[in-house]
Amino acid sequence: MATQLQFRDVTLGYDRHPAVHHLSGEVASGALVALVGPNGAGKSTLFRGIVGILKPLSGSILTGGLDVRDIAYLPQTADIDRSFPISVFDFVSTGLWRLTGFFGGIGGPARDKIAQALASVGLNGFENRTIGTLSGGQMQRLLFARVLLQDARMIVLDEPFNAIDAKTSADLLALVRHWHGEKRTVIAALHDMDVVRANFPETLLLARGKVAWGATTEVLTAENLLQARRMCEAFDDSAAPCAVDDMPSRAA
Ligand SMILES: Nc1ncnc2c1ncn2[C@@H]1O[C@H](COP(=O)(O)OP(=O)(O)OP(=O)(O)O)[C@@H](O)[C@H]1O
Repeated sequence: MATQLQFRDVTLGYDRHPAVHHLSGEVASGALVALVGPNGAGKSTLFRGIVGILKPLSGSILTGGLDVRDIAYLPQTADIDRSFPISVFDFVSTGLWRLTGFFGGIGGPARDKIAQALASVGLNGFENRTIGTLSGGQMQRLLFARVLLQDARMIVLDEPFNAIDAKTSADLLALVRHWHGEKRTVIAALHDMDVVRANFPETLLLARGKVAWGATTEVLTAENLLQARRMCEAFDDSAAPCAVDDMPSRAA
């Protein structure tokens, strides 16, 4: 199986302080991978590195020839400003900007795609609501609709099932399985180990550095989870990077 994503001794951080430390490894094209770790383990930071929002302090992230625009990113809902006065229709239509451009018009076919995506997540009839009026679960469905429209080869989901009810989780998990069936590469940060064990064949357990990465059953042992917690607790947030490459990079 071809490699879709490769971490080459990558260190990511903020203000020159590492948050993810010397990670190496690769994700095969079409893999369905859970990213697991305690609060503050560096999961969101790693995703920001994958989608190019954060440049590595050292090492590199290779995306198998994919342009950043070919990666769909579902951020944590907490990272989205819900007070911004944008309608559900306009918000979800940003998933099509690769086709339409930022200022391109939304024609009939695009409108049909948007309607289909909203229907797929059970949000038909919500088009004119502003995003600030949606419940947490509805907002999460909207984020999935935008990912659907992006039609991306690689999909990165940051805590996609947080604080939503069982029905919404089940509906959105079905979408994730569907994407996996379409051979897209999917990586999701998750806290619910039962969801991970039941749905994700592969897991990366992160605690600032890699604790374990491989088959989910082998990674999610009590011993590894305890080690992850200890590693996170012991990590010094004010540490300086211990190795800096001449040219930090994010190569395609
Ligand atoms: N924008 C930022 N500026 C400075 N430090 C940050 C920033 N974002 C995250 N951090 C720090 O980087 C470390 C890793 O945070 P990150 O959000 O990646 O963890 P996480 O695994 O996603 O956690 P959670 O499960 O709580 O969402 C933490 O110590 C956090 O405080």
